Amino acid sequence: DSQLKTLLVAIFLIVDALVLLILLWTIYAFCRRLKAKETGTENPPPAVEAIEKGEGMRRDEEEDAVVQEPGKITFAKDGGGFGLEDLLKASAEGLGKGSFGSCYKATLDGARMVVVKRLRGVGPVTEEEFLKHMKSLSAMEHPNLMPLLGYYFSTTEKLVISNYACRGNLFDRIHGGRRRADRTPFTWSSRLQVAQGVAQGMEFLHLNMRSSVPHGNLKASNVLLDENDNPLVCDHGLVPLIPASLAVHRMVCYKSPEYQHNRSVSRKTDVWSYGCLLLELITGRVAANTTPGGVRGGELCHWVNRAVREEWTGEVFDAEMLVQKRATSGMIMLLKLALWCCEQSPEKRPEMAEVAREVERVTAGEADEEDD
Ligand SMILES: Nc1ncnc2c1ncn2[C@@H]1O[C@H](COP(=O)(O)OP(=O)(O)OP(=O)(O)O)[C@@H](O)[C@H]1O
Repeated sequence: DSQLKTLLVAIFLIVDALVLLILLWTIYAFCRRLKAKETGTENPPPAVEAIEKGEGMRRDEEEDAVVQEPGKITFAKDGGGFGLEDLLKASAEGLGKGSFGSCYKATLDGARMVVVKRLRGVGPVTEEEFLKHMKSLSAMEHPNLMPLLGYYFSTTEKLVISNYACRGNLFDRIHGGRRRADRTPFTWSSRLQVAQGVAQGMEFLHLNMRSSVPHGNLKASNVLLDENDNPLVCDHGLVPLIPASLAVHRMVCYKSPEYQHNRSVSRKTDVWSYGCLLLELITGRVAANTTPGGVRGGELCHWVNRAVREEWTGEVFDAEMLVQKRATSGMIMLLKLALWCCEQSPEKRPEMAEVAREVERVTAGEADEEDD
């Protein structure tokens, strides 16, 4: 009898403990979901599911069926003026190999230059899903976004075509040819112009895309410069096309503090990437989180925070821009904004629209200082 009693008590205690554990786990999971909803931090959905949900689409977009004429490039605007056979005949020059494919510069008829990106390792998306996604991306038009000229889908080839940006990318502009005598100095005013353009392009993406991470891979090599040094953000909206297993190793958003901490990314992760880009632009140092393959970089955010704490802020600015003038209040404001964007906790970071307003304030302040 007493043995049976002990056994029953033990079973009762174990069952109680289990019920308690399940209850606690449910409360914990519920709180996490609630917090994620509040802060907008949700795990990135897998590729196909994301496209089905209309991730990356314009908020006002109708979901029309999209079809590609067999063997033809689909152009964002009527015509395009060339076809696949013209691209095959054109003289081509390799521009580089990125995380998701290689880029070629093709010169059509010896004059017009376009860039063809051959996407590799795209997720298990169907032709319709790919075309639908590309159609929505090509509808995004802003002076600081690289416009999508056209795209092409076949079982073996997925192409994305854009205009050629003749001044290359921002990474090369900041770091390239540093020790060469013929390097054109990258002045403070040009850097501020870039900071402002990128902020405006990103604000537009955040306002117009439904995606939980509208860019996902913002870094200096994904900002191109046109003939007027006007920045053009490129490679936006690719998150839903890249399988998560590949994206987590290569895309900037998955290197953020929140992804390292609790495997979540959100719109605020783009803000963090923008902060890292600003730090790179202001300090002239390579950022560890956003370097192209084979280049080593430092933990800029940590380093700059230390400089501010220990009051040697003046030393963090790129000496190249200090040649023209001493550190201005605008430089300090931009540095503070960068650190705000890089806050560890996403909730403490500003929204992209707020960031764009802050950069505008810096620009306005600089103009006033020059007038004085
Ligand atoms: N439209 C363009 N005009 C001029 N250069 C371009 C254009 N598109 C891409 N490039 C350049 O081609 C090279 C390869 O680009 P790609 O996007 O494949 O790789 P990445 O930007 O280095 O890395 P990731 O794939 O992670 O974005 C880069 O140097 C990039 O700046």
